Amino acid sequence: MVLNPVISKLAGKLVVLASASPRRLEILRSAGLRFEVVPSWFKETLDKGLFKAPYEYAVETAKQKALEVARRMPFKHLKTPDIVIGADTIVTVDGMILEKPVDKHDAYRMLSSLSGKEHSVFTGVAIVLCHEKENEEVDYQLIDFYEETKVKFADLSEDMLWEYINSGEPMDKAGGYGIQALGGMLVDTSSRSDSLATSVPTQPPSSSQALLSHNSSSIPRPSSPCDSQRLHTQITPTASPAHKVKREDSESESSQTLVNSTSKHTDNRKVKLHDNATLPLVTRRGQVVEPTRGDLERICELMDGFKASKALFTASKLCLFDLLHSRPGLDAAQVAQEIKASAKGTECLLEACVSLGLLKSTEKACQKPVYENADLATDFLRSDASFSLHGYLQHCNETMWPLFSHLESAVQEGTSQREKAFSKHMLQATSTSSREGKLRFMKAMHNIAKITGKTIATAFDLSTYKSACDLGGCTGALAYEFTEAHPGLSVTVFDLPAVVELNEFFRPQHPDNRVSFVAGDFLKDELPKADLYILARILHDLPDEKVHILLSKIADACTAGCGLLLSEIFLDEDRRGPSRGLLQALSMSEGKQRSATEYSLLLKSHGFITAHIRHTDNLLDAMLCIKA
Ligand SMILES: C[S@@+](CC[C@H](N)C(=O)[O-])C[C@H]1O[C@@H](n2cnc3c(N)ncnc32)[C@H](O)[C@@H]1O
Repeated sequence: MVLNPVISKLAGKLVVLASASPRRLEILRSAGLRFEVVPSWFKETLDKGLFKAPYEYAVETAKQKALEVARRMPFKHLKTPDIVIGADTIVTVDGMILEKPVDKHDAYRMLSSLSGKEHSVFTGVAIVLCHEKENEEVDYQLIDFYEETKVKFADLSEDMLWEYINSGEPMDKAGGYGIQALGGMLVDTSSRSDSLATSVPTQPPSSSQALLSHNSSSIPRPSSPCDSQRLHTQITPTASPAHKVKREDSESESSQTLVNSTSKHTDNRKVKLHDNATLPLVTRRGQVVEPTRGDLERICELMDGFKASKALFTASKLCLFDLLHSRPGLDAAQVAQEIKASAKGTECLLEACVSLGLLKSTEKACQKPVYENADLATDFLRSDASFSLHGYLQHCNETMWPLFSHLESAVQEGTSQREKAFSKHMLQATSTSSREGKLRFMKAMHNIAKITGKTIATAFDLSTYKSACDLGGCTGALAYEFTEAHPGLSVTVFDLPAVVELNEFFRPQHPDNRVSFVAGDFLKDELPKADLYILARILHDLPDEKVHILLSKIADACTAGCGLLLSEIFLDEDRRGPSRGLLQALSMSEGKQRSATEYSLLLKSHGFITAHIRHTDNLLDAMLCIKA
């Protein structure tokens, strides 16, 4: 893939996407780019009348979004990013620019104006390269371009229009539709191949390629005449009131800056393959070609992925990140002594963690390197971090790792490999029927719920609901997020007796008395009354038969207008991603991963109509359904 060599050059750079759009995240992520997401606060309110052509408006909005984040980050996050990427998509028809609809009627106005017509989708992309100078001033260099895609809608009936609008999908999409999900059914033809279909109207894939290729002199320019016409690029300096601006002389110079900038800390992640290394030739579709270095890196990354995971689990189990948090600056021998491990093994583990970006090492003249946590470890790997993954990593190490080492039999037999993976004693310890196993599982669930909880709790307007019941709510982590986000809401956590019994271990420092716990079995017992039911990470674990039992019990407990909030990883409709969901399915015993549409249909069969779907970039997605 043309992006891969660029990706490797960006390793170790702080790349920021100034957008929370799940599609943009997915596109960049699937291209292998590592980046942080800092949604822009720039309001899309530029005067459209000032622009001669619609694409100029999209490009200018993308620019302003990226610049706003580039300027804000050093103050808010105390870090200057290396690259900020902004993008804006608009749809134009009959000389009108359509952005995101403000309400359902606006969505109707937009979609009916597109019915039966060909229209253009423009994506403006802006890349801001930030160069920090000695005097802490920052130079910004701007690269921008746009891409146009022609889409033709079928003639849309009123029923179809309203069914689509009521799915909630149009509300956060330019032009009121997203071709990659349900909106695909509105499209008659589009002027590009099916890879286009995954990106309109959020960001065409070639844009994302071009977007990155502009940062590397080693990447060929688009070769087809059609590509080069569609891609319009400008490199311009931009003025900032807070920072002085200098224009770089050439694009290649700036890409050098990307690769060569020096860091105080060792970072082996930078360039892994030598630029002039000779690669083996391969035969691809009858032609002999040289694979890109990125292809090889991707394969290496996949081959070695398990080693990286196990190094992370081991470091976490040995409490390395806790140690280096309380005592940063220890050398390998000191760490070895503290964690009661061999000097040689500890040194290897520390170096591996540096290469993975989990630790930083600093070497002073003629002295042994000393180690400290990288931000990633400080934020997520300390056992006492607010968003700690320590418990989840333990669960991965003790339960998932043995299960995955029996993957071959799991695939051959299509059954859970628990008995093979664990000895009798281990089975007892890892099983949720033992107290130890239960606590470990609860810690793992608690970790993820803490990270994703706020995103789920605030995904929809829930102001009309007064009482909620979180079915299988485990430690209550999600319930507390809901009461914090919704002052008028009380939440009952309903879980198996043995889990409820242990909830005291997870009680927050200042527990909210609007959260209560009730013990029971949601497949057998009567459910507590509520006007909103929450099912977070429950249905994927159940086969369809059990899903129907549970949904019919919820439907019986509901009156018309009651809500059901579902939170799961929603598979893409074509089941090609996200990998997290598909990989998780490999070790699931009786459940299965489903797409948003599959969940919608299951819920619909019990009278729940999907009102909104949110694809989030925070581990789980969410769907709000209303009982008809
Ligand atoms: C995968 S965890 C999800 C926990 C929580 N909803 C979250 O997202 O963090 C599944 C939860 O469902 C609970 N559970 C499983 N079967 C249950 C049943 N039949 N009745 C009640 N709770 C059940 C488990 O004890 C566990 O807490």
